[in-house]
Amino acid sequence: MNLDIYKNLNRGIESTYINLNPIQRGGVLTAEARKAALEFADGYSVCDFCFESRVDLVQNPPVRNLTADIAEFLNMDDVRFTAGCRHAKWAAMHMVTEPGETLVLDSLAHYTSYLAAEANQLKVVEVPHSGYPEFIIDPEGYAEKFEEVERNTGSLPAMALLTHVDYRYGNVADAAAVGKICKEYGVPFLLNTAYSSGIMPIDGKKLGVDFLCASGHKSWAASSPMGILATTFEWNQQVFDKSTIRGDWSGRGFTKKEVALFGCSPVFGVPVMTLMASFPSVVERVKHWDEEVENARYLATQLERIEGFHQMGVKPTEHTLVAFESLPLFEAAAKTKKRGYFLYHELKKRKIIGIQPGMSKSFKLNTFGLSRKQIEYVADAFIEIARKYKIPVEDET
Ligand SMILES: Cc1ncc(COP(=O)(O)O)c(C=O)c1O
Repeated sequence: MNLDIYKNLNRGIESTYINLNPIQRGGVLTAEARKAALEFADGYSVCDFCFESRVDLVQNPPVRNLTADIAEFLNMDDVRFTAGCRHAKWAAMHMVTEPGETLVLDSLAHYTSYLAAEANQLKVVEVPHSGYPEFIIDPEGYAEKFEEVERNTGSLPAMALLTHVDYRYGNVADAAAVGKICKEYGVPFLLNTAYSSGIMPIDGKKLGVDFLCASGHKSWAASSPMGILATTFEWNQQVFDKSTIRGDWSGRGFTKKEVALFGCSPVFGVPVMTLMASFPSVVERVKHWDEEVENARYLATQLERIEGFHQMGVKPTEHTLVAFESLPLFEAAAKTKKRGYFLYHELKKRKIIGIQPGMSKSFKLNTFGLSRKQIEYVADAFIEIARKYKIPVEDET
């Protein structure tokens, strides 16, 4: 065992770098959260004044207020903290469906949606997307699949899941339309907001959502693992059902503990306290979503000046996560020593990180939270790299 490797842990990047990593932009901590992380770094530090056997009920620090405020912020009725968005999805499915039933989900869903279904022994039926280059999910596809499932199994699906913003192209799906269809058919609707709530405004009631799952470390400026499961009064008793088990010898019971949350929320300490400390900034930042999208569109327009660069997904982009195909970079890579890794190295030399090492044929990035000046710097860096490798660049119009 070499214990030295655990010493002097270092991420290998400097804080001065511009990080474009699609999964990291919305999870960058605020200054307040960094302070809270240190203050509450000890294991059970949130539990000094736990009088009601559950983290979500703790009043000092004000976790109880935070759950209520997040419910209001999302326009949902009840909220619990989970170990990531994936756990929130698993928990909703676990408490609402039965093994052998069917989940209808979009074909751009994250793997954790499929695995949550698998862990709950659900069959999955996918709503197709429109394919290259836009990859749009048509809400009507949900109605078609509901009817198909009913024809094939004799009953409607137990749940429908929509990925509000997919992780591949950053398309913003029409959640309100899917919510309406789910209501018409009476199918419970789970919305995965891993890439939307916390960075853009979300109104769960308007979207007709029954279960809203969110990722604190992806989009709420919180440390991982942090997830949120929000639901309505119609479902909260069932989803947050309490324990009824009793020890046959001891007679012990745990009647305040919630089954799908493993009793008390499985996250406390740093994840909850960073979420709390960032929450005022999160409430504020979603008001500026339009400016964020404008910045992403600006970058997409600049990068498309490079020959062979095309933004994929819906155009102009409606999100800050943007995917590009970039065949000329791939061809240039073949002539370099570093092969596909050359783009990563060229960007790193210019203090830009976050494009997956090895990618050159296509790549994705996220501009959320970057200033216009930083984005202009990124655009110039790509154009400089293109010119260096003799890839033509259109003049600015
Ligand atoms: C669309 C989507 N949903 C869910 C997740 C998983 O979120 P978490 O890490 O909070 O479980 C991801 C992670 O990349 C994602 O892209």
